[in-house]
Amino acid sequence: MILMKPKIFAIDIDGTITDNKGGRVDLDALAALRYLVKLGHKVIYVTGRSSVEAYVLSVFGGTTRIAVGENGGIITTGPAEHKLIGNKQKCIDAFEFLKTKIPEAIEKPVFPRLTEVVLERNFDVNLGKKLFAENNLDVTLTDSQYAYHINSKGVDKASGFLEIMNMFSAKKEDIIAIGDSETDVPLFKLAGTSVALGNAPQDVQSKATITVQGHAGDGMIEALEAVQLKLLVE
Ligand SMILES: O=C(O)COP(=O)(O)O
Repeated sequence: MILMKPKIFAIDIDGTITDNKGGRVDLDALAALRYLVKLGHKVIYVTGRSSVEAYVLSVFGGTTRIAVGENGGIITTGPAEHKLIGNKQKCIDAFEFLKTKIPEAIEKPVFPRLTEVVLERNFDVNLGKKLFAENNLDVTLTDSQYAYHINSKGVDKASGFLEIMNMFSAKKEDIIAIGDSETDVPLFKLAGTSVALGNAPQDVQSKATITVQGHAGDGMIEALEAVQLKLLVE
């Protein structure tokens, strides 16, 4: 008999189920994710967005009501249940320093953040990374392809998602991660199967176990087609 083995899908939002420009959710991709939940899998958003946006998307979209937001800095499991992992003050201090070196660095208008600082993608991210490293600031700077994020060191999508894995006593082989940017690479490392979409930069694609051609939305559906055999147990 062929059975489905329950998996936990760790799904990035921007550039994976939405296009990075307009931010509209691809309805076919959302329907596919909802169907996975109906089959008994967990589908959890792991995103650079606020965890409230991701949680609300899970409620209205019909996926698992758990969100890892702020690039792993916060876990939301209910309207009034938030676990903070990152240290926002360190990120603010690092941003103040960055502005003295790169005056064009500005905050992106986003929903309120409790653990990080989010910036517009209007300067050389590698220069920013170098400045943080040279000055031993206790933060990281990453590019989600949608925004730059300053997170306190040790906070990334993997540290946030590990909390979820512990919650469900899940193992590496239970996890399927799908994403498109350098912020998803730590998540790829936790997952037995990882899929990078066609719009992911080359170095991100090289870190995934599977790459697909399609971009956001279409790529997400292609990713699910590519992993479907992994859902079966004889
Ligand atoms: O940077 C963001 O806010 C969105 O990021 P995501 O691609 O991780 O969903």
